[in-house]
Amino acid sequence: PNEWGYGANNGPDTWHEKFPIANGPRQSPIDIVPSEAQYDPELRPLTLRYDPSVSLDIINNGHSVQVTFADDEDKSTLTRGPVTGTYRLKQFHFHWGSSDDKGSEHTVDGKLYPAELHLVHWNTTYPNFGEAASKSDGLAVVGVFLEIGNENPQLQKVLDALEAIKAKATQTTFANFDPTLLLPSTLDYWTYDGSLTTPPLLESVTWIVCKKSISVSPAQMEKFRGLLFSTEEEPECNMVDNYRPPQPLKDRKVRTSSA
Ligand SMILES: COc1ccc(CNS(=O)(=O)c2ccc(S(N)(=O)=O)s2)cc1
Ligand SMILES: [Zn+2]
Repeated sequence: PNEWGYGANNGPDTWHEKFPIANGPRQSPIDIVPSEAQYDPELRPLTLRYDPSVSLDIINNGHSVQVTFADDEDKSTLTRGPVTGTYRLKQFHFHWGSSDDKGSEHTVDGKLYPAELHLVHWNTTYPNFGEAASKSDGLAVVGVFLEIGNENPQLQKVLDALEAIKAKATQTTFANFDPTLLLPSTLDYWTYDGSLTTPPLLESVTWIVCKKSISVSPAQMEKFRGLLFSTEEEPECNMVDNYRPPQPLKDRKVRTSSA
């Protein structure tokens, strides 16, 4: 069947055919305009507490590279920030471009970054991730921009695993990884109500986009681009430009945690 993707025939402009919510009121990503973001003094600092012992494996799912976490206990959590209650880390993954001038999903005053990291959490008010994913306050995703600069040693641990998962539907174990070391030095953020940026595009995400970026070297970017959208049986198709462009803001406000 015509599985969604990022190509000419199955890319973001076609997703509305099977997922009409693609044209919904709270779609993601968006272009963030810092001068129009509203400082909200009631926004609390973002509290991320991650436990490396719950990292499980690293997967090429045909759309991105994803590191998954055991989420049957409150061991890796997101609290405070714009959310109430406790959200559990389920997975993190990346979006990137075929060249360093594009690749991020959110943009800032129209600027694209070469890549964007998403840490996906679900609200433990609900029994599990799948249930949470269909609730308006079910998910919280932390977005971190990657900017070309020095080699990032913590990121290198993820990149060193990519050789084993070059093709779609391959995975390998990935234990004792601490995503805290992938975070920027300060967690000032923009936040708004949005959606998953891939099908099923569910409008259940509180987006928390960090103002500070983390570094990635050009050679490290090339490692991401060595991954494949294709399976071991198919002709090779490099996994690049796996990002959805910004969507209409419609009736939404972006708030900021710092003036
Ligand atoms: C209920 O069935 C479901 C529910 C949810 C999914 C999507 N999977 S997912 O939540 O890991 C994400 C997809 C896109 C993400 S992004 N780029 O916005 O951070 S996160 C699949 C089936
Ligand atoms: Zn994502």
